[in-house]
Amino acid sequence: MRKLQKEIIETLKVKPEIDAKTEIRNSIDFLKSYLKKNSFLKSLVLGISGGQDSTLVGKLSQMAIQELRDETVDNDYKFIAVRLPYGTQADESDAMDAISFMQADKVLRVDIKPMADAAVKALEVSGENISDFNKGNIKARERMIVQYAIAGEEKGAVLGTDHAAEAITGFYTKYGDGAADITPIWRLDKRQGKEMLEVLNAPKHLYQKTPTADLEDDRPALPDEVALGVTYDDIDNYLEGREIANDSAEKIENWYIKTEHKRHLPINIYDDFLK
Ligand SMILES: NC(=O)c1ccc[n+]([C@@H]2O[C@H](COP(=O)([O-])OP(=O)(O)OC[C@H]3O[C@@H](n4cnc5c(N)ncnc54)[C@H](O)[C@@H]3O)[C@@H](O)[C@H]2O)c1
Ligand SMILES: Nc1ncnc2c1ncn2[C@@H]1O[C@H](COP(=O)(O)O)[C@@H](O)[C@H]1O
Ligand SMILES: O=P(O)(O)OP(=O)(O)O
Ligand SMILES: [Mg+2]
Repeated sequence: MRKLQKEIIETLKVKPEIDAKTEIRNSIDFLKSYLKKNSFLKSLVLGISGGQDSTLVGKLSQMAIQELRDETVDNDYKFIAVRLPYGTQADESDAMDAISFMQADKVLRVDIKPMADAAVKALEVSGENISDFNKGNIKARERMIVQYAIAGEEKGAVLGTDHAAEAITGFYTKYGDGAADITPIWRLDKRQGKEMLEVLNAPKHLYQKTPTADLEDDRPALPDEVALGVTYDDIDNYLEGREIANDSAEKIENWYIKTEHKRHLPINIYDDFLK
């Protein structure tokens, strides 16, 4: 195994194979014990895009909340699914399928288009022109603002869908979808998440779907694999300790090194990981 590959696997705590049922239980128990320990928290808040990761995290969260309600008889516990389209979303029906699969206790919808467009406009008025790519990151950060606003009103914690196959390449917007309070599927790769959804009897089209951040106006539904230049199969194989083609391994390692700053709290004078 490559030296950096071994280090990354240890850092991101990826297992070469999983028992899907055990990992489902681990994520649910983790959420329940965190909420029990932090008794002020009564809700879990998550943006539902219609993609694989938010379908999985949403289902696990709703199951954890249901078990907590049953065990504590505290009916204040709830899971809040948040639809956050930028105007009209092309795969809206997938998002609705995901919400009905998880049977979310509460569903809110906030259109982030007016706020994202207003931010871009105000910046332009100031003399700073915003690229379509950078506007994509503004959209992700507006989603973060909305979810934290809801959490603030609902004694909630914001869930993140970050997992090992995204963490390794830093494929998320810093303080956008990268900002969260609890990340229940951190440690898993993309195919392990799929295995869990299969065991949970999720609709196939939600976990067989091409992963996309869908952030750009000019390149709608751009597949992550196109943006990254490497496939999730290669990323998962690398994370599970397998040998992959040298050029793919190098691409993955370049992404990992370039995005190291995203996997840390804001850097201070005592940090030496980037020196
Ligand atoms: N269509 C799409 O799929 C799409 C569109 C937009 C963004 N994205 C993805 O979202 C992610 C976010 O993009 P991004 O990474 O360009 O933006 P980002 O905002 O997440 O990170 C860039 C910011 O991080 C900070 N930064 C950069 N290097 C640093 C360093 N060495 N030390 C400390 N801080 C540093 C700077 O503030 C910089 O503006 C990417 O993975 C991108 O591909 C995808
Ligand atoms: N359109 C969306 N509605 C609600 N929540 C969304 C939307 N797009 C993204 N999200 C949230 O962000 C994460 C990360 O998405 P990526 O596809 O990995 O970029 C997603 O899991 C949702 O929680
Ligand atoms: O985060 P999601 O739910 O949008 O899944 P994907 O990353 O597969 O698009
Ligand atoms: Mg997505």
